[in-house]
Amino acid sequence: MPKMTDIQCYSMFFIISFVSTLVIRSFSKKTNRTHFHLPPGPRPLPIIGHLQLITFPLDQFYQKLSTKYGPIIYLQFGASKQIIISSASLATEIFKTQDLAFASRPPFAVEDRLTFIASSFLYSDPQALEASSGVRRQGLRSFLQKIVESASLLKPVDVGLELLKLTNNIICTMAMNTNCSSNDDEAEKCRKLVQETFEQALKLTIGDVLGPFKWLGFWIYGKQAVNLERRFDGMVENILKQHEEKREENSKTSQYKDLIDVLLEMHYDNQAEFKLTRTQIKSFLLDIFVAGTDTSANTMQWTLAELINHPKVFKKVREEIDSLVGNSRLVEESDISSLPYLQAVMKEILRLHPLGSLIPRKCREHCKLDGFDIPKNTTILINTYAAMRDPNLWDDPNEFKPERFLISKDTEKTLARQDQMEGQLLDLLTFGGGRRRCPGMMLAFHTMSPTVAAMVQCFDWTPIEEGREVDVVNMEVRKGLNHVMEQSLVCTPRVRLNPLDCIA
Ligand code: HEM
Repeated sequence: MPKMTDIQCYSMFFIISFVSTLVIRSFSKKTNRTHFHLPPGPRPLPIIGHLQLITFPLDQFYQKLSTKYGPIIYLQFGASKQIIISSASLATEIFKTQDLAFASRPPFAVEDRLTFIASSFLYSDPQALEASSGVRRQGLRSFLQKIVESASLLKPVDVGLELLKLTNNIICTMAMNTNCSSNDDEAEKCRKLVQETFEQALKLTIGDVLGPFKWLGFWIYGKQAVNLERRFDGMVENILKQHEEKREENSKTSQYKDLIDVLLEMHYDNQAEFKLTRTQIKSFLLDIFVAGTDTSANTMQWTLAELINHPKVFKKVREEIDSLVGNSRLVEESDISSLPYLQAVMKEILRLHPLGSLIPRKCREHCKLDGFDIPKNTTILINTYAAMRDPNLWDDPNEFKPERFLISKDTEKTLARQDQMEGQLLDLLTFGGGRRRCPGMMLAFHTMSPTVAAMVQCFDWTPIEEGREVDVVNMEVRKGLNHVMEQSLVCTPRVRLNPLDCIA
């Protein structure tokens, strides 16, 4: 049978959605709207709801709707119903005041058929972060080496790709202590497998528009997803076995423990309050790879792009590093807390370019939000892209102005923001909030800040477009679900301070 294209599949979904909703409607007497005081939204068409309105990037589509209908809107795509939140105050209400009620995630369309893809749990381990600084230093060294090589040949380098390899190597080594950092192919194989598995699982979510017929989504895409999951299972199972063989040996020495060692300890500990199953270990690893690699790499890519387009900011970051570090050594993780302007740049990037800008949650029980009813099990999408460009909260919300994060006690407004910034960085919704807030936030900062600092300290960058040197980076956003650059950032680097000469 010839393979169906995505367009054919979407069309088929659409037709099935149309027919199935007709059937469901004919059996049901009343819709939710008659029972509940739901948030406002555009007038839905019969059956398909708002499907015909969708444009990409999705976060910008929702942002436009929110300027017309307000910070909380109700949308319906076939049988799938969503509430979109676009203001920081409502997001904060979800993350803080009603954290427990909104702590679940919407399930994948066919979660019962995919074991690891469907489950996940919270993780946080600050000590492991400290213990793993050597892994990050080693990863950064390989990255800088690659840039120096390109610079010496005056060869353009795909910065986006190199950053992705860097974060992938760091996560691989921290999680599994495999030879990923010395063997790029192994890390790349792992990254591709995880990426394919996740993309396939995302396609399955389209089935949500079919309501009770969502299993049809599995019928079209599920086989490939199951195959990918099996391959991931095989790869991780091998790594688990290698770790189990070494467990005895390692327990007698004080060797560095990677994440799998720690998870296996929890798996084998009979006294443990919470006993981890093998499947939970695997799904956790999948979470870490999916959530931890592209996010940090893409954020760093946005950072370099904004810095190239704002030479004055670039110069200021460099001057700050030079005055603290001088030119005889490479900037280090431990310097970051003494570089306030660099920190302000990182926060401004996270405000303007939040990766995963639509945070999915589900409410466990019937709730009220801003006076509206939120029926139990409704999918909520928190649009951090819109919330962090809210003109009521930020001056010149679309401008790259790191100074806004430099805390001065001059004005009342700044002081109010200072209060908010302390603790959980509440202004920055980029990492979500409450009990499901990103557990990798600190790791992300520890990876991104020294890398960006080293890129500024050691190199000048000229962007390349269609093979030619240009002055400005094209900041177009890819028309998809995530806030990533349309094109990978390619630059010619020129060495200003050779990092290899000053790494101890
Ligand atoms: C710039 C980098 C990153 C950004 C912008 C980011 C953003 C996010 C966001 C928005 C969420 C959802 C939070 C919520 O629902 O409230 C999340 C969840 C998560 N992140 Fe990150 N993240 C980043 C880096 C990382 C890293 C480095 C790791 C780990 C290696 C990681 C692991 C996770 C995991 C496991 C979850 C799921 C938590 C759960 O469902 O309970 N993230 N991240």
